[in-house]
This record gives sequence, structure tokens and C-alpha cells, in this order.
Amino acid sequence: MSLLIKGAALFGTETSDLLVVDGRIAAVGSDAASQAPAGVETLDADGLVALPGLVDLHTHLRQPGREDAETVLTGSQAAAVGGYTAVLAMANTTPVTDTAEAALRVWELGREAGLVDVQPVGAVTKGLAGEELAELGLMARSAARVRVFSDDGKCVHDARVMRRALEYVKAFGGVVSQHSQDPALAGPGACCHEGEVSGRLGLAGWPGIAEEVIVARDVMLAKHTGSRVHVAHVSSAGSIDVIRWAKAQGIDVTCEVTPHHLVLTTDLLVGYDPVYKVNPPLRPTEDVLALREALADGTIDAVATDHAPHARHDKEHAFVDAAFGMLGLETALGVVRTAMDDDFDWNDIARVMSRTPARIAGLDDHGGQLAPGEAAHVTLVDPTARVTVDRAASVSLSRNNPWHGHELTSRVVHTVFGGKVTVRDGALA
Ligand SMILES: NC(=O)N[C@@H](CC(=O)O)C(=O)O
Repeated sequence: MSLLIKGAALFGTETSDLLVVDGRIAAVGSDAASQAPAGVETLDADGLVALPGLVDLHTHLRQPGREDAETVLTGSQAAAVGGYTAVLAMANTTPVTDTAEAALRVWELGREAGLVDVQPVGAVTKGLAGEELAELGLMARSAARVRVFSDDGKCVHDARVMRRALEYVKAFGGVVSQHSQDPALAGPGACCHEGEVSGRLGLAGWPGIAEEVIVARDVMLAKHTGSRVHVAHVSSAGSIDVIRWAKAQGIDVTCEVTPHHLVLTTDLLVGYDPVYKVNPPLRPTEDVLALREALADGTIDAVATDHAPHARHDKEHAFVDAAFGMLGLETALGVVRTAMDDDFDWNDIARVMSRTPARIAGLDDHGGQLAPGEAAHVTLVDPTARVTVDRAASVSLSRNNPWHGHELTSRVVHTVFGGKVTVRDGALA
């Protein structure tokens, strides 16, 4: 099995051919074509940028339990269309991924779908209840090799439990990805950012400080335990200040931002459209600008989608009653490219959407340099295309797409996963 990718601009610079043999990059450069076997399948990448396949640290695939909203297969399809070759599948399914068996099942479903590496995230606590640690060690030692643990959707709010989780995962190089949200400060019924807009609209909100106090506590726990903490979907400028400080102290903390928190603001709530209801909530412009700055200067390590599909009957309600969450996999690259200015180049995109997320998740086979010997996970992007998003065109099972009607810069044209073309000319192959 071989594939010749012709004329791609590697990381947006040098134009080169890439020869893939048996799922690995065999040669790069002007002599790659001459080494190709006769009858090799070719992929025209003229004018396209080649990046290592994208890696999403934060995807909700909804299987098991809510296959009406997304399955491992449809989520994998959405990921491939978005240029991803690996996704971390969050544990808040029904039942929760809190045992080795549950993790293995998600991992196997991912292999059956065969479009991206589906790496299960293990719950930190049994049933996401925040009380008793889940089977962290058994999940880590299983064939699924779980390394990232998260109660996402809920915060591990008990400091004693968080301390024990950090101590435990340290033994096998794991990381706790925290949904930083103090439940007391985010009170019952809160559905958006607490501020001028929520006051005007009569909606109960929660403030940035509900996130910041947990981020501050957790970086101190990471320091105390000598373990590694990852802040999921960071959304407030105050959290950035804490993380910047913690990194300067040498504390082992990483964080991710979602594409939507880089662009969308709390002002969008004026129409009470539940498509904009998300957790953490959309914040004011000051926070959005601080997040972009932090992504550019490296304080934020990664972009992660928090792809959160919801069936119509869960999302299309009055704002206060609708489910939290929005789609993200298919639009992430375009949103990041559109949000960040040209100083943020393709090498930066590869860093925050592939290389660093792969390192955080311990996925050694991903996030490479597009060099010989590496697994052939490659995303090919048209850097000048302008695409108007149409939610009806999505391959996700759900339609809660906040980007409907937005024009985004750049388009994923082909995706190659382990040498196999999963997406060709923008469509599933
Ligand atoms: N991000 C979201 O708004 N929703 C997530 C869970 C969560 O983080 O609340 C979901 O699973 O739907």
C-alpha cells in the first residue's frame, strides 16, 4: 500500500512530495516520486499546505448512551472532515467511561470506524460523582492505554479527591484534565457568563472567578504533588494570568482553548438562541482578546474543540432549559485560521492543533514533523479558500453549529490517516 502526495507546502513553506508506504512516511522531497512503486495512488496537493494530522484533546462522541446525537463512527467522520487523525473521547457518556472495560469498548469502536485514532479519556471519579476515584490504573494498563483523565462536564471540586487523582496518575505519566468550575460559585440554574449582558437578559450567570479559583487551586496541587494538570477549555483572562504565573514557577500545567472562545462573545446571547449556550460560557470581548494573545504567546498550549453534539430535542428549548454545548470538529481549523492574524503561521497551527496536543495526550504516533519514518497522518489544507459554513452539510449527527452562515478562511481538502485517504476533496473517501 503506497500513496504519493504531490506538491504540498510543508507547514506552509517548502514545497515537496511525500511518499507513504505501508502507513508510514517513506520519503520526503524531490526524489520521493522517483522512489514510488509503479501504479502508486497519488493525491494532488498543488497549492495545499501539509500539516501533521490534527489531534483533538476534547471531543464528545456520545456513544454509548446517546447515539441519537453522535456515534463513534459519525464523530470520527466529522473529525476526519475537519482534518483530525486523533481525538480524545470524553468520559461523560452513559454509562460513564470509568472502567477499563468501558474504555476498551470506546477504543474498539474507534478502531472499527477506522477513520481517526479514538483515544478514550477515563473519568477521574466513579460515575463523575466527584467522590471516589475511578479505576485509573486499570484503564491506564488496559490495551486502550488511557493517559488523560477527566470528569469533564463536571469539576473535580473536592480538593482532596483532586490531590489523590494527581498523585495516582503521576505513576504512569498520566494527566488530569480539569473542567475548572467551582460548583458553589456557578450556582444552580446558571446558564451563561455573569455580567452586564446576563443582567440585561434576566439570565442567571456564573462569573469568571468560578473558573479562576479552581485553576489557582489546581496549579498549587500540581506543584504540591509534582504531577501534571491540564486545564480544559480555559475561558477567562484571570485564568490566563494564573497559568502564566504557574508556568513561570515551573509548575507542570498545560491548557487548551476552544475555537469558539477565541471568537464568540456573550453579546450573542441577546437573541436567546440556545446554539450559543455552552459550558464554559461565552465571555466578554476582553476575555476573548486575552485568550488570543495567550494562544499566540504560548501560554495556551493547544486548541481543543469541545465538540459537544446534542439532539434537536435537547437543544431546541428556551435558553435556560437547553443543553450546554456546540459542534466544533468540522470547523475548528477554519475558525482558528480566521481568528488569529497572519503572524500566527502554519507552524503555529501545527503546534497548537497537532504537536502539543499529541504530546499532552501521550500519543507518540501523532503530531510529527512530516519526516521519514513517522506514521503517515497528514492534513492537507487550502490556505486561501473561503468557506461559508452550512450546518446542513455537516457529517455530524447533530446540528448545533454556531458557525452556520459564517465565512471561514482555509479549508481541509484531504486527510490521510495512517496512509489511508479518509477525506478526499473535502468529502469522506
Ligand atoms: N461543553 C459543553 O457545553 N457541554 C459538554 C459538557 C460540559 O462541559 O458541560 C457536553 O458534554 O455537552
